[in-house]
Amino acid sequence: MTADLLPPDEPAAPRLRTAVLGAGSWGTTFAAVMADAGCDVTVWGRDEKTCRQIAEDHRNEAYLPGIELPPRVTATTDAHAAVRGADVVAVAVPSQRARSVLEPLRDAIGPRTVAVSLMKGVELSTDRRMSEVVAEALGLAPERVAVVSGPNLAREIAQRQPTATVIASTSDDTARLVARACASSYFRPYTNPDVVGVELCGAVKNVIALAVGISQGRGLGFNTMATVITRGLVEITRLGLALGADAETFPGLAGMGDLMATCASPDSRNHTLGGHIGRGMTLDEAVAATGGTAEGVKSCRSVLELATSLGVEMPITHAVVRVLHEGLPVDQLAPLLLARPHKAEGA
Ligand SMILES: NC(=O)C1=CN([C@@H]2O[C@H](COP(=O)(O)OP(=O)(O)OC[C@H]3O[C@@H](n4cnc5c(N)ncnc54)[C@H](O)[C@@H]3O)[C@@H](O)[C@H]2O)C=CC1
Ligand SMILES: O=C(CO)COP(=O)(O)O
Repeated sequence: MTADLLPPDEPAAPRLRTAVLGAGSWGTTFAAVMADAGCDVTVWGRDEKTCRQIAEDHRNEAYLPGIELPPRVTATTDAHAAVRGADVVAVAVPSQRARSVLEPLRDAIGPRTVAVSLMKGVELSTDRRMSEVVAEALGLAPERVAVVSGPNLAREIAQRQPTATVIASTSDDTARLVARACASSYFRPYTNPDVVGVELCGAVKNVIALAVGISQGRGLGFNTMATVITRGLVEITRLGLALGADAETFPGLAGMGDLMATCASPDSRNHTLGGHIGRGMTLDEAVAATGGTAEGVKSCRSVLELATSLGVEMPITHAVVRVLHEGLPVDQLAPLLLARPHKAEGA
C-alpha cells in the first residue's frame, strides 16, 4: 500500500536507514533487497573502485555482472560513516574476517541499532557462531542481533527471482524490524526465535554442499546426492539439538530449504569447489578456480571441533575435513563413509 492510500490516522512508518558491511555478492544483493523494501542503504567496501561503481553507476560488475542496483543504494569506503545513525547494520564479509572488521566500529554503533549477520560460517579460533561474534565484537546484547539465512543464492535474488528467508533473533521486535527492512514482492522473510538452529543450518549446509560437489566431481549420480543431503540434514540436526536448537527449524527454509538450493545450484561456491576437488584439484587450486567465499572450507573444521566437544557424531563433516585438510585421497571418501558400522536410520 502506498503512503497516500493509508487511512489518515495511520502515519507511514519512517524510512529505515541501513548499512551493509561487505561489498561482495551477498552484501551487495542484500543492499538491493533492502532498497527495494524501501530503505536508504549504504554499503561499506574496502575497494574504492567497487564503491564508486555502486554509488555512481549502480552496478557491482565484479560480483554481480549485468545487475542494475536500485538508486537508493550508495557506497563508501568509510565504515564509520556507513554505520553511523543506521537503524540496521548487516554484515556480509567472510566469517573469519568479521571480528576484525567489526571491533573498530564498536563506538560508532548507535544505542538502538540492530546488527544482522548475513554470514554462514563458524569462527575458527573460537568455534563461535557468527551472531555471537557480531554481538561480542560490537558489544551488543544478543537481543539486538539477528541472523538472516535461507535458500538465498545471491545472483538469483539480485535478478529479483522470488524466494523466502528466515530472520532469527531472540527478540521478536528485532526480528520484525529486520523483516520490515528486507520484505519485498520477491523476498519473503519468516521470523524464528531459534537463532542457534538457523545459524547452524546455514554454516553446516556449506560443508554438506562440499561433499555433494565432491561426489558429483567423482561422477556419482542422484542417489549419492540424495543420500548425502539427507544424512547431512541428520548430522546438522544432531549438532543443533545438542546445542539446544528447535527440531522444527531443520526441515524449514534455513535447513532443508538452503541445503536443497546450495547442493543443487552451480552458483554455489561450496558446491562448485567440492566439484573441483572431486575432479582431482588440490585445495589451493580449487579455491583459486572457484573464486569468492566458500565458507565450508574453513568452517568444516570449526563445526567438527564443536561437534567433537559435544560428543556429536558428524561423519560427513569429518570426511570432508579429512579430504580437504588431512590428505585423505578423494576416492577414499565414499568407502570411508560406507564402511561405518550399520545401524538403525533414526539412531
Ligand atoms: N553469495 C551468496 O549467495 C550468499 C552468501 N552468504 C554468506 O555471506 C557471506 C559473504 O559472502 P559473499 O558476499 O558471497 O562473499 P564474496 O566473496 O562475494 O564477497 C566477500 C566480500 O568481503 C570482502 N572482504 C574479504 N576479506 C575482507 C576483509 N578482511 N575485510 C573486509 N572485507 C573483506 C571482499 O572484498 C568482498 O567484498 C558469507 O558468509 C556467505 O556464506 C549468505 C547467503 C548467500
Ligand atoms: O548460502 C548460499 C545460498 O543460500 C550461497 O551458497 P555458497 O556460499 O555456497 O555460494
